[in-house]
Amino acid sequence: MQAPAFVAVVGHNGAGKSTFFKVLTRTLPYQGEVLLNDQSLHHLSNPAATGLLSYLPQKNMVAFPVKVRDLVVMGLFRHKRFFEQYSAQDYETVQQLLNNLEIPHLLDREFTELSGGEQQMVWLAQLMLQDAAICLLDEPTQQLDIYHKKRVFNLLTDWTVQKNKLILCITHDLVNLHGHVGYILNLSKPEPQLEVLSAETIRENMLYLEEKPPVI
Ligand SMILES: Nc1ncnc2c1ncn2[C@@H]1O[C@H](COP(=O)(O)OP(=O)(O)OP(=O)(O)O)[C@@H](O)[C@H]1O
Repeated sequence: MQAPAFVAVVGHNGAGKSTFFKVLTRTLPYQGEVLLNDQSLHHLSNPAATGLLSYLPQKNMVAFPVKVRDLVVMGLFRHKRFFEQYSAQDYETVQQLLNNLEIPHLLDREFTELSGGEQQMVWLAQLMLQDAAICLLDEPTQQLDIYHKKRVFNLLTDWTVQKNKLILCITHDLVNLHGHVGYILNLSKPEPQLEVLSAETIRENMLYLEEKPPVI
């Protein structure tokens, strides 16, 4: 699979979607061979630090008080040396990104006081700032309202093309995939494969997922 490509990773609860991402982020041991950019995952040195891979987990916690702009600016970590301060230019970049995401009003808010959906938009901003070639997002719209769900899918699919990204996005929101260019990977199917997004493949996969999952 070559960039640019947007892939919606779908499947019943427990189908293995998050497990698939944990393998790609090397947080789970695995058997067999996984290739990223034609290289074995075992042989890649720190894909996050080199800008190859970024990952937005389903549950992302912050246990300390932090302003939104200070959390988002950390997305630029790989351009900084150890203990190097973020510059006024870096914070300007954050401001512009939050403008694009329509959340400029969150800039100076305390992150832990935000709603679940607001927090999810902030994490998305930080991931976009990381600007990795391959982005893994685990249910990034789970807590968003209808407007923001639609908006995030538009943002992600536009971003895929504009910045030549490979985006793998776990989602249960198949309805929001209508009108987008990309693929579906349904991990509930016995032999999952990339299916080109279309009204027909979305409908077929929705019908598939409405059925009781097989017990393995
Ligand atoms: N740490 C773990 N130890 C043992 N089994 C696990 C562990 N984490 C996940 N599993 C199991 O692996 C299977 C796949 O889990 P996974 O979290 O990948 O599912 P998922 O497709 O992401 O589901 P959901 O849609 O509910 O998020 C499940 O049966 C789950 O119980």
